[in-house]
Amino acid sequence: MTSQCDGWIRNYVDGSYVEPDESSSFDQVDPATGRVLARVHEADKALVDRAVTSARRALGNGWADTPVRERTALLRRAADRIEERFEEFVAAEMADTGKPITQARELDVARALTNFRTFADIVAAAGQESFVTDLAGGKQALNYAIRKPLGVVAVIVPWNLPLLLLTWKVAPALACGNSVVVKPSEETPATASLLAEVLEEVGLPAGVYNVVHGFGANSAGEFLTTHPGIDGVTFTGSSATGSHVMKTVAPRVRPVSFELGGKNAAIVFDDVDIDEALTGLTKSVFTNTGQVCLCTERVYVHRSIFDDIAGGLVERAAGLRLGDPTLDATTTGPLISQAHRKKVLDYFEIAEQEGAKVLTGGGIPDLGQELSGGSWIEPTLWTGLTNKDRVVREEIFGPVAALIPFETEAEAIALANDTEYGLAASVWTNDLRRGHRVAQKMNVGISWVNTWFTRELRSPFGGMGLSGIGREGGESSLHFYTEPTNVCVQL
Ligand SMILES: NC(=O)c1ccc[n+]([C@@H]2O[C@H](COP(=O)([O-])OP(=O)(O)OC[C@H]3O[C@@H](n4cnc5c(N)ncnc54)[C@H](O)[C@@H]3O)[C@@H](O)[C@H]2O)c1
Ligand SMILES: O=C/C=C/C=C(\O)C(=O)O
Repeated sequence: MTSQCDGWIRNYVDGSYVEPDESSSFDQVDPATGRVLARVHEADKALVDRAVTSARRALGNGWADTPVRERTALLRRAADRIEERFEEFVAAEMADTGKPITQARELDVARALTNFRTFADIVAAAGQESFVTDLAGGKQALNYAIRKPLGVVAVIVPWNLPLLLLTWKVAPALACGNSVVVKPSEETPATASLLAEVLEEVGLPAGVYNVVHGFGANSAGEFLTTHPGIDGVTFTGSSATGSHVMKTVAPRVRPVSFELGGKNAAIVFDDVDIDEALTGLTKSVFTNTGQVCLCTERVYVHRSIFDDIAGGLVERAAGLRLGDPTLDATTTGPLISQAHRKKVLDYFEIAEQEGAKVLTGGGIPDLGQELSGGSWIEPTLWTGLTNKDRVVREEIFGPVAALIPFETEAEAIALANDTEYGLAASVWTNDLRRGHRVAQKMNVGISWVNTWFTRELRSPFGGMGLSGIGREGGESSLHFYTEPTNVCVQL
């Protein structure tokens, strides 16, 4: 049995794919064409319970005590096997998201390999904290912390970078000796189930990795977060959902790691290399059709170069190639769904009501009959807006940004920080003293200077304010996916 056969995408529980139930299922839809590709078996409460129970049993059957070198070797084998099956993962990711083949290859699947290999290295090299404590009377005590797995971890991930974000969490969770129950987004079920094949092939014991498909409220997502058998939740998604999940686990005081929404700013100073800034800004606004939590939706530009940047971004937007995702020349895919496109189009209307001037885009492109059923949208740029406007305050999560001028550095910093979110920012300037100074003043989890989405996986990653709780990446992941016990010995 495989993750996807006879038209079904299956749940994976206790080391086996579950026979689907026609009465509890939903469609996998290709966002590029609107066509139904497969049926997805929706896990009910009983199946989620089976998944959590098998995850707990797997811990007790030895996985939690597996030597670090064996766990990290398994992660490396998983990366090697994903590499061998690379194009299968690319195809699965594209079927789920409609994203261009170049992005699926170079970002999504490539990062899955890097995630597994990086956390194998980090966990293999991790030491333990220890101290010799001086006591009265010349005595001493030895304090050392041993780190045990957190336990059964609920992993809930969104639809924008499905495999990247799934492996960003599963790799450290498994490396630290946990077992996981994964609930992928209902929009993007394929790669989480396909990953189960690989993990089984490389010898992961049954029950350590489980996948339950479904939705949030009154479905697999909520059945999982409310299950008394989970020891922690790592969640990536919208801030509203994160807030709800936090309430759900609060009665049992379970630890949460939240990577949530953003309304990220770029600040472009008057001394930039215009072409370099345009290349970086185009990437930060339109990558993955703007469906990256780190994407820029607010571009603050020094007034003296405002027209150059605005005009240059309009030209770059016109250069984006929307269309058949299987073509190497395609740069930009559809939004994830018709429902999400309606949400973005509703913001386009709100922007016009708020006085936006549309520099480019603002509608639905005509890409021909073959793609007419897809959830396509035009890359869009606005001016004429201020920080008071809804479309400058609320996350839209599409290929759109508001361009707003500023005069002084202090004004730019105040504008960029005027948000309830706090995920990412980018600062564009050739004055590196100013770059460091301004980047440090951004109230965000990650602040880039003259670049965007450059990632060091050993650094702490996450957001503040509405953008999240906690950090993952490097040692931050070890701290979330383990529970330390400090042992104090009188010497
Ligand atoms: N900070 C980050 O690293 C990051 C990364 C990607 C996406 N995001 C954010 O995610 C959002 C887009 O993704 P989305 O639409 O899938 O988000 P979402 O919050 O609607 O869903 C995220 C996941 O949570 C599940 N879910 C929904 N309601 C739930 C509930 N009540 N209980 C348990 N699970 C529930 C969904 O099924 C999905 O798997 C955007 O806001 C984006 O900014 C953040
Ligand atoms: O859409 C949000 C992207 C998140 C990216 C990461 O978590 C990462 O690069 O590790």
